[in-house]
Amino acid sequence: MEIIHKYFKNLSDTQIEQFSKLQELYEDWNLKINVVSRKDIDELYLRHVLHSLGIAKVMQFMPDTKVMDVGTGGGFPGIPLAILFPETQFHLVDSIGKKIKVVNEVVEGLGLENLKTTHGRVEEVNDTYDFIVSRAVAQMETFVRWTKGKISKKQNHELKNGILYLKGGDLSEELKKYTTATIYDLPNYFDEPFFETKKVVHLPMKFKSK
Ligand SMILES: C[S@@+](CC[C@H](N)C(=O)[O-])C[C@H]1O[C@@H](n2cnc3c(N)ncnc32)[C@H](O)[C@@H]1O
Repeated sequence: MEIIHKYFKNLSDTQIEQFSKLQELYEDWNLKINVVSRKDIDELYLRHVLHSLGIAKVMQFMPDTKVMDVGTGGGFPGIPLAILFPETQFHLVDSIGKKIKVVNEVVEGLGLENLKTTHGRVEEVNDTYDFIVSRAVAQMETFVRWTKGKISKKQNHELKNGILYLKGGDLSEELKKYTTATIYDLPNYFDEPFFETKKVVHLPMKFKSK
């Protein structure tokens, strides 16, 4: 938990309590339904919570922003972001029911009210969002296809509405055709070696003008 304080100084008492509760909640639920590996449970705050919050280093979501987390698994990056941005509305989607069950239980344990979940494939979601966040779900080309038409046109942020994807390694091939993508290197924000090759990719959505 100290590692969260190290990079996010102005947390409210509620946020501190919610972040602190995550370890126990995930340990409990992971015993019943395994959604996070043992190694990752031991380093939950580094590998899952702080990594998810990497998105917050490049984007401060305004109140009433709508964000979808696609393929959230056990709730990453959606749950840490929903704690950090309590006035932003999060929708966490995953096609595996037991993962959504864990997310629902953790959300209930935290008392988070700005988050809803759907058990289903993202292709079937019929709504629009300011931003779509994700980690470790699909190659960018597939992801763009799945999320097509789901980004709203009304802009409220300095960064254009679009995708904010946590990725790692060499992305030159994967992002070759996305000339408007911006890559933010997480080592610019976090010192730990875990982040050495990790990045946030911002892909703004292009809209046809009338
Ligand atoms: C490797 S896990 C990553 C989970 C989480 N984002 C994380 O980083 O810890 C990928 C997740 O994406 C989900 N997934 C894959 N394709 C999907 C789709 N088309 N719609 C919704 N969820 C999907 C899988 O069920 C799985 O839980």
